[in-house]
Amino acid sequence: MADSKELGSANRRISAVTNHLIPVGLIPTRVDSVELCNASSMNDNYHKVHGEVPTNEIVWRKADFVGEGDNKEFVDIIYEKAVGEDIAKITINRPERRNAFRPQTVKELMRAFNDARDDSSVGVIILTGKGTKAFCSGGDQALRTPDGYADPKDVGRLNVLDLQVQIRRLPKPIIAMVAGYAVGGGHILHMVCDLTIAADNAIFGQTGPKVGSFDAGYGSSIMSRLVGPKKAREMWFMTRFYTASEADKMGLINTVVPLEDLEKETVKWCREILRNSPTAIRVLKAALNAVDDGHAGLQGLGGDATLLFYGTDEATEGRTAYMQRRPPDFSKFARRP
Ligand SMILES: CC(C)(COP(=O)(O)OP(=O)(O)OC[C@H]1O[C@@H](n2cnc3c(N)ncnc32)[C@H](O)[C@@H]1OP(=O)(O)O)[C@@H](O)C(=O)NCCC(=O)NCCSC(=O)c1cc(O)c2ccccc2c1O
Repeated sequence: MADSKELGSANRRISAVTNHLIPVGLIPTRVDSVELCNASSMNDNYHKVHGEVPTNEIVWRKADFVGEGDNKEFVDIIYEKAVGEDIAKITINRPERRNAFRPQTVKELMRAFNDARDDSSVGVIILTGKGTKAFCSGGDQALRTPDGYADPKDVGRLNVLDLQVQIRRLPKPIIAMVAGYAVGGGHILHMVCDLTIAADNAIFGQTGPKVGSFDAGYGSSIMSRLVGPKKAREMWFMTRFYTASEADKMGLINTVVPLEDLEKETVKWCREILRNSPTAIRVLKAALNAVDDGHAGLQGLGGDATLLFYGTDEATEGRTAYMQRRPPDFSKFARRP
């Protein structure tokens, strides 16, 4: 007869397989068990070797830039890096506007994300909003013009679309840490992030059709992937708002935690990811985006293959031979089956 340990591991396998086989959107709730998915409750050899994920308090400091740029000019965002840990945090800092983004906000976000990408000491990035009332309420409607969003005396553009692409292509996990409203273009920002951790006060939804706007790009296609085509139509056509728990059931987010635990839990997820191979994570992010992102997605994944190849003796032989003006000798390299 199977003992409880065997039954536990069988349950885990069934949960894992079932979650893989049932397409998201076809089931009302995900087949999972919080207890089984919680790494810290597992007692197998892997978890004995790796131990618990540390839960000590994180210490943030204003981020130093690794490349060009300077953090002190930021007005609309706060850019921080953790002391002694490979985590960066980017906070939209317009709480009086429910963290609505104006073009300046988007430009600052893009500079911070670029720095976090180039900084090899950063392995995971958190995107969040200042305060507990909103993650982000989308584009600042006061600055919307017929040409897109424009800061005073600037040209209009839909520059948040470039930010969405940057988040998708950045080869490190980006976690949306959501308290309060994530609506309109702010809802799309959390969807393009790799993971979303929500506080129990979080509210999700699209407002576009109410205010004369829509995102027919990632805002539609990624949503449909996440919640299924029917629910995506509901979200866009009805412009309803959803609680964190409803969003969790829809597969729109990864987990819900009490507001007071939001950062602690998000940091725990970061630390858990950081224990794993950065190259594996990098290639997996590119692979998980590849089909949806078409040629651009394949380019990202293909670039990762080239990057890995450059580190081999075989690639080095090609480059060295060229530099030494001699034919390359590839004879010693395996033609793997
Ligand atoms: C988010 C809310 C539901 C919060 O409601 P609440 O009652 O808590 O707060 P207030 O409504 O009183 O807001 C406080 C204060 O903030 C101002 N504010 C909030 N959101 C915005 C905003 N998006 N733009 C400008 N200002 C905002 C609000 O006016 C108040 O100011 P006071 O001076 O009166 O204090 C609620 O605020 C809300 O519904 N907000 C609007 C959400 C919205 O419709 N967002 C825009 C959607 S369209 C969009 O984001 C978008 C952007 C793009 O760049 C695109 C690019 C390409 C394609 C599509 C795009 C797109 O659709």
